Order: sequence, then structure tokens, then C-alpha cells
Amino acid sequence: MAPKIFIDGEHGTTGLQIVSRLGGRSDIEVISIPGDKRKDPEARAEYLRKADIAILCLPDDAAREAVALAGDAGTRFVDASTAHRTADGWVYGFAEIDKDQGSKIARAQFVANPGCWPQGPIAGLRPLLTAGLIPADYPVTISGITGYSGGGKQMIADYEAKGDEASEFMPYGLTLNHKHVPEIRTYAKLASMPLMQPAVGDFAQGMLTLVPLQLGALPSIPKGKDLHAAIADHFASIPDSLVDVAPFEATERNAAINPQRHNDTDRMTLHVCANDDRAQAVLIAVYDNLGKGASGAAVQNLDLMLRG
Ligand SMILES: NC(=O)C1=CN([C@@H]2O[C@H](COP(=O)(O)OP(=O)(O)OC[C@H]3O[C@@H](n4cnc5c(N)ncnc54)[C@H](OP(=O)(O)O)[C@@H]3O)[C@@H](O)[C@H]2O)C=CC1
Ligand SMILES: CC(=O)N[C@@H](CCC(=O)OP(=O)(O)O)C(=O)O
Repeated sequence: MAPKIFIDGEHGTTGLQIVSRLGGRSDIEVISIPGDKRKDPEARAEYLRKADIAILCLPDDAAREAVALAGDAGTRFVDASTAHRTADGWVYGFAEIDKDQGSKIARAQFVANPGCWPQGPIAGLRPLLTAGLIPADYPVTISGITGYSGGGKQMIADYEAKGDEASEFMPYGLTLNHKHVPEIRTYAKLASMPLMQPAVGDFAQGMLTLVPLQLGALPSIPKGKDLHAAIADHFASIPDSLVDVAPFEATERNAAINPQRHNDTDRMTLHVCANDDRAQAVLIAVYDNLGKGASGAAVQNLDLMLRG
């Protein structure tokens, strides 16, 4: 019998994308709660308990409630919310962070899908810390831009209502306490909280993260090509990686570094830019906040769990 998959929050931005990615598959049975019952705890409990794997596309509180509603049914979870990303007992669902992460996900009952913002900085930083090119106590700063679908149904409606009045570049997270900071610290293996200051743009989907690196103060200063080689070697060693590393080349402009480049795909591309004379570098990641940033990663995790 095909495993039953329940998407709790299937009518939201992330949920709808997952439904469309799973359409037409015969190896699974997607079970769907009637629309008028989607927030009814009793009905949700019934679906959560009969599912083999539930994918949570909900606000954090509702995601915690979903796990409680499933009780002892043995349901396996992929949670797309922030609720469980650094929680004990949950496996971080970023298959490319280590060679054995995919098999940990495959065997797990509880998988926390990574946040959209964390994925780019973690993908660039973690291999550099593992290789010892950047020390764990390096003071990391993160910026970038995301499309407004990152804010879910409410932000999409707000931007669509504003039309031409919407700001092209709106910095936010101005208290420097974005909810993704602890997750980035944990999985990039940093000793302290990175400074993260994101922005949202007047485009629906796609994102780009930036991690500038001032390397001059390090006891041993890596060259740009060393940073690139460590990152490229890491991702070349990961089976079925959805993360690509662009060739290391010094150019003033690069049209591929466009937040919307990977829209409607599940891929990420990492770029390493550097000026060795100044001992400076920037790690740039380009991906779709709704693809690798959310629904694509959720389906990647689901597929690993179905295999496990
Ligand atoms: N959008 C993105 O780029 C990303 C989102 N995420 C995360 O995924 C999760 C979902 O986000 P997103 O899809 O953007 O949000 P949306 O607001 O677009 O969708 C959330 C859905 O959850 C439903 N919902 C809310 N409360 C409950 C409840 N108590 N029981 C059942 N359903 C409920 C909403 O119902 P209703 O239809 O009535 O509003 C809505 O359909 C969030 O935790 C978000 O942080 C993660 C990575 C990226
Ligand atoms: C534009 C915008 O507001 N984006 C959201 C994206 C957060 C999100 O979806 O969070 P998770 O990935 O943790 O679920 C934000 O920065 O809070």
C-alpha cells in the first residue's frame, strides 16, 4: 500500500507548492482534509494519526500542536516551520550539510525542514569552518534579499495590494533578532550569534544571501580559491546534492547572481567572490525561497524518509 502523506496547512503558500510538487505521483497517497475542517483540531488529529508522514506547513504554534495531536500514532514528520529546528530529538533536514545527513533524515521520525534564510549562509560557512579556514569565533554578518512570498499569504496580499507603491528594497529584522539566527549559529557551527539583517524586495519569489568575510585579521589568511575549493569539495562529496558551486572567477558583474534565477526549481548555487590583495571575500547563495528554501527541501526530505 502506498504510504499516506498528509500536508497540514496545504492551502498556505508552502503547502500549495508541496501539493503541486507531489501531483501525479503514484508511489504515495496524499490524503487531504476538507477545507472547512482544516483548523479543526479533531479532524486534524484524525489525519495526522492516519498519515505515515505528515508535512507541517503551519505557523510555529500550530506545528507544535500538530505533533501533540498525533500523539503516540507513530506518525513521521517534516516540519517546515521554525518550531523544531534546534529542538532535541529532531534531525535537521538539510541533506547537504554532511555526508551522512541524508541517511539520518532517511531514518528519522522527526525532521525539521531548514529555514529559507539559513540555508544559503550555512551552505557557504559550514564547509569553511569544517576545513578550519574560518574559525568558529569569526564574527559573521549576513544580509540578502528575499521575494515577498517568504512572508506567506498575508505578505503576498499586502504586496499585491500595494502594487507600484511597494518598496523595491525593504530592510527588516532591524532589532537584529531574526528568528533564524539561532538555527544559523547551530548548523554553521559558529561560537556566537551571527549578525543577520535581511531585506524583502518587490518580487514574489526567489532569494539571495550574502556573507561578507574580512579575512585580514585571521592568523592564517585563506585565498579566495582556497575558500572556493573547500566549498566545492564539500558539495562534490554529497550524494544527490541540490547545491551547485559556481566556478571561481573574478568578474565585476555576474548575471547569474540574480535572486530569481532559480525560481520554480529546487536548486541552490553558491558563488565565492574574493579580492586576495585586500584579504576580502563574499559568499553568495542564490535559490528559490519556495523551492530549496521550503517546499523543494520538504519534498527532498520526504523522499529520503520514504527510502529509509
Ligand atoms: N513562505 C516561505 O518562503 C517559507 C515558509 N516557511 C514556513 O512554513 C510555514 C508555513 O508558511 P507559509 O506557507 O509561508 O504561510 P501561509 O500563511 O501562506 O500558510 C499557512 C497556512 O497554515 C494555515 N493555518 C494557520 N493556523 C492553522 C491551524 N491552527 N491549523 C491548521 N492550519 C492552520 C493557514 O490557514 P489559512 O488558509 O486560514 O490562512 C494557512 O493556510 C511557516 O512556519 C513558515 O515560517 C519556511 C520556509 C520558507
Ligand atoms: C519576507 C519574510 O518575512 N520572510 C520571512 C521568512 C521566514 C520564514 O518563512 O521562515 P521559516 O523559513 O523559518 O519558516 C522572515 O524573514 O521572517
